[in-house]
Amino acid sequence: MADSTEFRVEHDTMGEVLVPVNALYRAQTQRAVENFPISGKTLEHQHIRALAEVKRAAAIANAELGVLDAERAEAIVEAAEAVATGEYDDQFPIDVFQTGSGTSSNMNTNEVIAELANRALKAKGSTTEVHPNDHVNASQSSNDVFPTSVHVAATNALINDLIPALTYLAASFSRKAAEFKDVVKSGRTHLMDATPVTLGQEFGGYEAQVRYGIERIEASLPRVAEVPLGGTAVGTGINTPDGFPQRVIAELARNTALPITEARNHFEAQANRDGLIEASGQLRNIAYSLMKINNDLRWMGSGPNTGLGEIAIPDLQPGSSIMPGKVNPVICEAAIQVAAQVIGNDTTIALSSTNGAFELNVGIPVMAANLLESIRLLANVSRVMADKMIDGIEAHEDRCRFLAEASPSIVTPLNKFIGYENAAKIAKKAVKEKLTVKEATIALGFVGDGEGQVPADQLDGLLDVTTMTGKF
Ligand SMILES: O=C(O)C[C@H](O)C(=O)O
Repeated sequence: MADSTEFRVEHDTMGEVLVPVNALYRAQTQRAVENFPISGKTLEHQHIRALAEVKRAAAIANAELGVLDAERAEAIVEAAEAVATGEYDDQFPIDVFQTGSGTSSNMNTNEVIAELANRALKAKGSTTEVHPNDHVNASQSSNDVFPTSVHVAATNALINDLIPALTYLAASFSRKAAEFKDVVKSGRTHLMDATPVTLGQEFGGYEAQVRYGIERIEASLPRVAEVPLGGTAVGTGINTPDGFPQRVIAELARNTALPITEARNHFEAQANRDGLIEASGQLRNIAYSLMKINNDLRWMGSGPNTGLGEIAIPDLQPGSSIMPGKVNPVICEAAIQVAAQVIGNDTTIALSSTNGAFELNVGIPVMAANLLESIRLLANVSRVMADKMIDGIEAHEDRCRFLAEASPSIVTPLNKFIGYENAAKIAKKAVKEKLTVKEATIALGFVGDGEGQVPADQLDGLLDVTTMTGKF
C-alpha cells in the first residue's frame, strides 16, 4: 500500500477516491486505472491529441451557441491546446482495455482539461470553476466524442503519415524499375521456371501495387473522416444547442486541417464503426502486398551460393550469432512481421465491430489502438524498406540472364511453328539432358524449312529472352 501522503482525496458520484497527489486527473480516471490493470498499453499521443481537439472545438462551439461563458470556454480551449501538444500525455494512464465506449478516456480528458483550466483561472485570480462534465463535456457524450476522436486520429495518420510513406516507397520502386528495365530474368509461376520478364517489370509491378494501396486508402477516407460528433448519447443530439454539430465539426476540421465531415446519418454513425473497419480492411490489403513483395525480394536475394542470387539486398548487420559472415534479409523479415501484425489487428477490429448493439458499439478503444498501430507500423516499415533496402538493391545481371536462358519455358514462342506437344518434347529433353532449349530443338530435328519446323534464320530471334519480355 502506497504512503497516503502521496495521495489526495477526490470525489465523483460514487464517492471518494484517492488520487496521486500530483495527478491532473481526478476520481473517474483513478477508478479506471484501478479497474483495468490489463495490458499496460495506454492511448497513444495522436489519439489523446484528437480527444483534446474535440474538446477544444466543443468549447468554442458551446461559447458561440450560449452554452459556455467566454471565461470558461477560453480556459478550456487553452487547456485543450496544451494537452494536444503532448505535454500531458503522462496524465492519460488508463489501459486500452477499458469500457467499450471509451467513457473512461473521455472522462480522463475532461478531468485533465478541467484541472488545467482551473489552475490557469486561479493563477489569474478568478474564482470561476470548470467542471469536467458540466463544462468540458458540455453538449457531448463519450458515445459521440470518443469515436469522433478515433476517426480524427485515423484520418490524420492516414493522410499525414501512411499516404506519404507509401508514396515514398512507391517512388523508390519506381527508380529501381527504371534502373532494372533491361535486366532480363526468368519469370516464375507456381515457383517454377516460366517465360522471361525484366527485373524492371517486376519492380514496376511492386510500385503499382503500392500505389493502388494508396488509392484504396483514399477511397475509404470520406467514410473514415465522417464523425458522429453532435449525436451525444444515442444519435439524437440530446443536450446540445441547435446548430452544435455543424459548428463543432467545422471548427474541428478547420483547426486540424483535416477533411472531417458530419455524419450523414447520426444513427448509423452512432451505432457502428464501419468506416474504421473499412480503413482496416484497406490496411490489411496493403499488408498482404508488402508480404508478397518482401517474400519475392528475399527469394530473389537468396544465396549467396545456394539460392536464386538474382539481386543483392544491402548488408545491414551480421545475420548469425554462430555462422560467421552470414547476412540475412532482415528488413524483409521485419516487414513480413509487420504485415502479420496488421492482419491480426484487422481481425481484432473486425471482431470488435460485432461488439455493437442498438445505438452503440462497445469495442471502440481496442479498435482505435489496433487501427492506429497498423497505420503507424505500415508507415514506418514503408520508409524503412525504401531507405534501408529498396534504394540499395543491386541486380546480378549475369545471373538473371543465365537463369532466364536456362528456363525450359523459353520454348514457348516455338509453339506456333511446331505445336505445343512438340515444344513440350524440347523442354523435357533440355531439362533431362542438361541441354539449352536451342540445342534440344536442333537435336530433335525441329529446325528447317519444312512444315512443322522452325526456320533456321528465325531460331535465335525466337529464343531471344529479351524479346520475350514483351510489350509492357
Ligand atoms: O459516457 C457516456 O457519455 C455514455 C456511456 O457510454 C453510456 O452510453 O453508458
